[in-house]
Amino acid sequence: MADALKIGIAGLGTVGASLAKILVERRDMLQTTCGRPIEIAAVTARSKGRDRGVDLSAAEWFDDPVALAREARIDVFVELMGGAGDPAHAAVKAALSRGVHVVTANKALLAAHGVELAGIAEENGCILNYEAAVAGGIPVIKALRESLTGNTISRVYGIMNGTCNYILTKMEKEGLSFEACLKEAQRLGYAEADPAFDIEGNDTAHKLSILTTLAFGTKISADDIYLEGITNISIDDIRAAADLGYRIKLLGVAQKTDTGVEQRVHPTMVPLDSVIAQVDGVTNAVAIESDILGELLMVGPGAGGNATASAVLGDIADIAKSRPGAQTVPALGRPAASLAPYKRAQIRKHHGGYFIRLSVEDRTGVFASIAKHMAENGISLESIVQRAQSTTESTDPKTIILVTHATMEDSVRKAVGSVKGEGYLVGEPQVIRIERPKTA
Ligand SMILES: NC(=O)c1ccc[n+]([C@@H]2O[C@H](COP(=O)([O-])OP(=O)(O)OC[C@H]3O[C@@H](n4cnc5c(N)ncnc54)[C@H](O)[C@@H]3O)[C@@H](O)[C@H]2O)c1
Ligand SMILES: N[C@@H](CCO)C(=O)O
Ligand code: NA
Repeated sequence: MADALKIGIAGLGTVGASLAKILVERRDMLQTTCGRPIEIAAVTARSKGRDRGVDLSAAEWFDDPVALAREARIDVFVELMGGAGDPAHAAVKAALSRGVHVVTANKALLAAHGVELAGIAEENGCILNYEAAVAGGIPVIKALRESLTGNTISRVYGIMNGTCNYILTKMEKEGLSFEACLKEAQRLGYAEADPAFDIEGNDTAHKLSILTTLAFGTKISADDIYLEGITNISIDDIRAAADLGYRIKLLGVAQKTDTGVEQRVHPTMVPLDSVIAQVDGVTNAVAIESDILGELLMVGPGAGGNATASAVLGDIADIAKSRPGAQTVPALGRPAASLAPYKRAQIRKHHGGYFIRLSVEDRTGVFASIAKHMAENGISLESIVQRAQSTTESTDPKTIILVTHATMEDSVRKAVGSVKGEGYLVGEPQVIRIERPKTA
């Protein structure tokens, strides 16, 4: 039997505590599948005394994660603290620099420093694994980094934030308020330490930036992502979408266009009869469109202690099974130095369908005026419907909903701007992009 693989875990919260429990409870099973025991040799967290439902007294305790990464006698440093800055950044760098493999679930860290860290891993011949960082338990990193080698990828998109999908599902199915749904997602351990990262779309953007790099071979560029979160989505939008045969999901989309690589995160209407529309709750889904394989759609748990720990464990097991000195898979799918600069596609040139919800004063000619502005900007409409608000008083505002055929974003912005200029809108217009799966 080979020597035990010694791991150091930094962070014993939702994910770290779940991982530690699984490693202890399934020690024998893991020893058989990995061909060697996996031993928790060192740990660190903010609070030493906290009960985590697992006995870690045999592991060396460190108060400082960077000291653990620098000094502990470990083969793998498992970073489960979170945050793009220190101590996560300094600790991961310290571990890789001395040839210690790293497993992390930290997408914020990779979005900010992934190229640098991948380079350090390559220089030191070590593995940097991060399956849990994108779409939780779904093996999307492995799929892009290894299984799809040789394919040319045209689009990657999906539901990549469990908290947002949980909120949107609960609002629609149980009629609960946004705030109540978010609290529940936090209680269940799905949300980030600062849930603004979830609901404002940053977490999806971090994940998307990693997938973009793996799919298109460009440097990670999370700051170049068009970003809209879900805080502006109302129950009225969700209901109107359903009436028209759509469901609203927060999607991350990366695709090649004539002007570069488009990366965008925003609430999106997907056809009700598509698979992605049926993906509920904390479940995530990632679709990858490629030329040899075709369309791959993966659906599975996107957040939560066990789902995430499962992906971390898979990464640790890969290291346990690897042969010392053997060639390692480059962290970002190809050598970090060979990644091309990222060229941002212009969102105004985005081509697709749009849902536009307008609240208007109940005046004669408004409907015709809106239709005229759409036509003047070359926008062809799939449907246009007018509804009364909840009360029937004739002076109350009316709601007009338009669904466009595929058109240029620039035209939609111009048309909506002209409509705003007419002075009959009540409140801000709601514009939501439509995304159509190729087949699924
Ligand atoms: N919770 C999920 O569903 C989930 C899913 C995928 C990825 N992740 C990622 O996994 C990581 C951990 O998430 P979590 O939900 O377990 O977080 P958490 O807040 O529950 O736990 C964080 C742990 O790190 C420790 N920690 C934080 N800062 C520290 C510091 N400066 N020094 C020492 N210890 C420190 C905390 O004490 C705690 O034990 C994050 O990067 C997160 O984005 C979480
Ligand atoms: N907060 C994240 C955790 C998983 O990355 C989510 O809700 O998806
Ligand atoms: Na994953």
